[in-house]
Order: sequence, then structure tokens, then C-alpha cells
Amino acid sequence: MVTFVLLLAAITALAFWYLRWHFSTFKRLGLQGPEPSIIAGNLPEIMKKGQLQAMIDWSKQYGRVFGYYEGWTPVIAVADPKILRQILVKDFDNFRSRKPFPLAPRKALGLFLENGHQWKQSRSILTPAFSTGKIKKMFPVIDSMVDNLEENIKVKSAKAKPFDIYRYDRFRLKGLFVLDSIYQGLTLDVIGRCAFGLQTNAQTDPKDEFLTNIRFLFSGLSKTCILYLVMLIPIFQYFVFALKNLVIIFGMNPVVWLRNQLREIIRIRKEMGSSHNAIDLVQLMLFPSTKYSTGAEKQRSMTDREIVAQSLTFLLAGYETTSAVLSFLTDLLSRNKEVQDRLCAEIDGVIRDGHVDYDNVQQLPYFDMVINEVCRLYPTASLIVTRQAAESRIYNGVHIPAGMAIQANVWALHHDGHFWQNPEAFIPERFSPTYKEKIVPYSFLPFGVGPRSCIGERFAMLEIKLTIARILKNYRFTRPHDSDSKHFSICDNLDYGLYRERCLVNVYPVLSITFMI
Ligand code: HEM
Repeated sequence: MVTFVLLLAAITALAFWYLRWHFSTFKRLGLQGPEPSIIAGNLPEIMKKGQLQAMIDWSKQYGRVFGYYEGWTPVIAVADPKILRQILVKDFDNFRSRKPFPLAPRKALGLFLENGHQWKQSRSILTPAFSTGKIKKMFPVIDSMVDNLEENIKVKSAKAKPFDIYRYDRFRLKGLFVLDSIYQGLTLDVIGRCAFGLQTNAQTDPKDEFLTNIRFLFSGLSKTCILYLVMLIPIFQYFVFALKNLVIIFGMNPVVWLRNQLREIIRIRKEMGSSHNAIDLVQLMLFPSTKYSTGAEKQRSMTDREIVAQSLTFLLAGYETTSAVLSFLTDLLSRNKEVQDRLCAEIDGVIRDGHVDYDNVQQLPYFDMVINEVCRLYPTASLIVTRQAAESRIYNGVHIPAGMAIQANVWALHHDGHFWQNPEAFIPERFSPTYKEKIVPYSFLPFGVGPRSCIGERFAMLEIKLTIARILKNYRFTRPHDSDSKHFSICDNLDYGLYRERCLVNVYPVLSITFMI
């Protein structure tokens, strides 16, 4: 009995010592940061405030580089442009991987979560899908989807009553309240058609199965506590993986539904063969372009499982991010009438015959400035610019040991008074040719930067510009209390609270859920 008690005491003391050692990683590295609890690191604060708010508060307290613990995982948050340049671009070979992801699937991860050779191969297969030629060919598809959006707005505005372009609808889905925005329907239809040739009708049918399943992913499942448990005790994920089959058998998961749909598309496309003239991602993944492969890296077609994982990644990446930028852009234009007037004047000047096309939508420099400023104020994907160090290195006096996770602190970077004068104000002129030169390199990263930056940036920019240019040809964004409001399209309070709602809750859980594939 005494031996047993002694052994137990020794094991407890050893475990305690190990936990203390682990949670003093940043003290040993000489980095400041919030005090972690010995069991949960800084997870309680992250859970209480949300990750972004916690990071904002910590940035104020500890500056541009600090360390925190996402449960068990130590992470260095970086908002120093010089160090970010090293990590994201100059020394990319040391930072090819993303931060380890709770519940990431073991196989078939999708481009966003892939690492090493697998990532490189997938990126080179998928990059040609976003060439200028391909995007140009996608233009008429996006344009036809915007027809539906315009029709929606026309019907709404004909009632001569204000309507809310963001909170277009609020309904109960599988027991949860889901917010709807007319932009979500648009971006889902666009990514569905352009990436997979999917015939979704999210804009015309609010009960469209694709839309409801995707929305369910972004709402209910994102509130799961399983994720936090895995962040706390990473080993717990093996238990979750074991449960996965049970969930699939009961068919309760929207991922299962989406997976089955995508498999059906793959089956049909395989039957059609490589001569089929589709220009989308599925076609590229089944029949990779040889134009971009070098001798050493012969491209193979992907397996069905890999294609499903990639497709789901693109659906998720292309849907929520773009609709969120459209929503913030609408909100900011409705609040800043002079900016909206100047933008409309530019659009009317360039697009004289009223027809927006691929070439004229590229000739709107003020529009580019406005979108950049929206993305600076509200970087909708600010938490996903992450990396992991392969080897130990020192940058600007900061020691980054091998295996350390890095979180680019994009919000802090975009709101840093040292880099941006009056950072909370909406001033598109910051991005004018005169002032642009003064922008500190690597202080503006809405799409990330370097070889792992957003693959869909140009596609998203085109979609945003085409959509807003077409709306502004006929309408103005106003607010409900505006006395001169013609009651066309009106958006309600889109603010920081909404930013949190749309951009924060979602990233981890939604991507984690791809483990169901
Ligand atoms: C306004 C809309 C969008 C924003 C703000 C955005 C932002 C981002 C950011 C910040 C990253 C991480 C970059 C890094 O780590 O350096 C990223 C990665 C990615 N984005 Fe986007 N994105 C948008 C639209 C899209 C669209 C439309 C697609 C697909 C058609 C897409 C597909 C991806 C993919 C696949 C990755 C992972 C790239 C890799 O790891 O190689 N994104 N995006």
C-alpha cells in the first residue's frame, strides 16, 4: 500500500513537473504572453471571449510578438511585418506547413490543411484553375448568377420598403437559428457552378439542400465543444475519429450529405471522360493539366476521396469569405455616402453602356482602393494565416523552435496605429497610388502572402467587383433612417459583433469537420 501511494505521488509529481515545464515554454524563450493555467493553457480565455477578441486584448498588452497556449498547443502570435516577411516568404521552406489543426483528418485533407509534398502537388494541380484564361471563361457563369441576385433585389425593392441586405432572412434549421444574407446564396451558387459544375439554386430556393447543409456546417456544428476538448487533450481526437463511423451510419452529418453529392458528380464526370469541355476544378483534379508539371513532378489524377476533400475545402473557402466581404463592403458604403458617390461615378464613367464585362470591371482603380480598405478594416479570414516551423531559427531576436506553431496576427497588423494613421477610420485613399508606396510591406495581409497565400484571391475580387458594380448601376445602399432613402437595398448594423459572428466562430470547427470525409 505504501509503495502504491509513493508511486502515485511520484507519478503525480512528475506529471505536475512536466505540465509546469510545458506551460513555461514561452518563459524559456523569453517571450511575453498571457499567464496560462496549468491544465488548459489559455483556452478558458479563448472560449470566453472568442479567439479574435482574446488576441486583440493580448496584442494590446504584450505587443507585436507574444506567446499563448491554444489548450495544449503553444502558439507564437506575430504582428511584426519584418518577421512575417521571413516566415511567409523569405524562409518559406521552413514554414511550408500550417499550424497543427485540431481534428484534422489523417488522409485526404484538402489544400488548406495539407502539408509538405502533398500540399505542393495539390497546389500545382489546382493552380491552373485560377489562371487569367480560366477566370475569364468563368466570368459569364458568375455574371448569370448575379442576374438572379439582381432579380431578388428588384423584387424586394419594388415593395418600396426598406429591406436588410444582410439579415435578409432568419429561420430555424434543424433546431438552430440561422442568419441568411442574399450574398451567401450568390457566393454558394457561384463557387458551386464554377468549381464543380453543381446546379445549386441557393438564390432562388432558400430551402436548396446544398445551401441548408452548408449553412448547418457554419452554424450548429461550429458550436460544438468537442473541438475544445481536442484542443485541450489532443489525444482525445482518436476517440472522436472512432466515433466518426457511428455518426456516418446515422447519417446525421451535413458533410456526409455533401460528400455523397460530390461523389455522384465525380462518377458522372469520370463517365464523361477527359474530352468533356468543363473548365472547373473537378475536371482538373480528375484529368490534371500536363502544361504545368515538370519532369520530376509528374501529376497524377487525385483519388475520389482526395477530390471530395478538395471540393469541400473550396466550397467552404469560396462561400463564406467572399459573402462576408460583400456584406462589409455594402455596410461601409451605406455609411460613407461620399465614397459610394465617388465609386458610382467611377463605375458610370467606365461602364458607359451599362454592361459590366470582364475587361471594364478591371479598370476601376478607386474600386480596388475601396475593397482593400474594407479588407483592412475587416480581414474576414484573419485567423487562418498560420504556419509551423520545421527547424529552429531566430528572426529579429525572436527564437522560433522547431515544431512551433505561428499565428499571423492579421487583425492587430491591420489596426496598428504605427502602420496606419487613424486605423479605425474607413479611408480608401490609403491605397491610392500616392499613399500606397508608404504602406509598410507585409502590414496588409487579407489574403495572406507567399506561396501559401489564397489561391482564390483573383476569383474572389472579380466576383466582388462584378456583383457590386452591377448593383450600383441601378441602386444605392442607404440606411433605414436616411431621409433621402429611396428604399432600395438597405443593410443593418454590420459591426465588429457581426465580424465575430461571421469570421471567428467558424474557421476551426468548419474545417475540422472535414474529418468526416
Ligand atoms: C474575399 C474572399 C477571400 C478571402 C479574404 C480569403 C482569404 C484567405 C487567406 C487569408 C488564406 C490563408 C493564406 C495564407 O495562409 O497565407 C486563404 C487560403 C486559401 N483560400 Fe482564400 N480567401 C477568399 C476567397 C477564396 C476563394 C473564392 C477561394 C476558392 C475559390 C479560396 C480558396 C482558398 C484556399 C484553397 C486556400 C488555402 C491555400 C493553401 O494553403 O495553399 N479563397 N484564403
